[in-house]
Amino acid sequence: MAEWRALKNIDPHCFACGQGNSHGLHMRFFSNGERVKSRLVIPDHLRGWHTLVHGGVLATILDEAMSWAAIHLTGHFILTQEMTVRFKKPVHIGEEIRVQSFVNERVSPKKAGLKAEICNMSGDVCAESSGLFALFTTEDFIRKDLVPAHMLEAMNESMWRSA
Ligand SMILES: CCCCCCCC(=O)SCCNC(=O)CCNC(=O)[C@H](O)C(C)(C)COP(=O)(O)OP(=O)(O)OC[C@H]1O[C@@H](n2cnc3c(N)ncnc32)[C@H](O)[C@@H]1OP(=O)(O)O
Repeated sequence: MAEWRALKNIDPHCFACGQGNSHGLHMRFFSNGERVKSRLVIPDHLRGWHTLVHGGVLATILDEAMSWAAIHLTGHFILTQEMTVRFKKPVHIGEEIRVQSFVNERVSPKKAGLKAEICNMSGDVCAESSGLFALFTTEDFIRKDLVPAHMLEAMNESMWRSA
């Protein structure tokens, strides 16, 4: 298995991975060509019930992790089409968590099924997700006019393209 290497963040404003978004999660991702991973501590302002992390924030983390895996492990740009989340154990504000994701199924040339899970430092799975992702060629994604072409080109250069 290849070594884990850091993946390049492109959009500084993204709520999940933007390093310049002062309200965001500042997620950084690593891949070994088969999986994508990240670790983070949820900031205090994203709490839900007392000291618990809001479930919608955990869903965002899972969506982001599956998205990065879908992009870097299939070599396509993506849109999340659907996802399900199972919240299994509470996650607390200030607790370090780890998330990992992978391509579970190549449903068709334009669709992939992804999975992700969030674990606490004891190794317990706290939340897990499955998602269906629409896969786009660079040309098709540029045509959709959702993301500036220069950002897509910068990301294109750093993709793994291993699945
Ligand atoms: C690094 C940063 C990572 C950040 C990741 C964050 C992930 C996200 O949150 S994405 C945001 C949330 N998701 C969305 O907004 C998706 C909204 N949904 C959609 O756009 C559609 O339902 C979609 C594309 C997912 C699935 O569409 P689907 O039902 O398969 O196709 P359909 O509705 O028939 O097609 C819609 C259009 O997209 C085109 N299209 C659909 N899939 C593809 C594809 N894989 N390749 C090319 N074109 C496609 C169709 O040709 C059609 O185009 P047109 O309107 O010109 O006819």
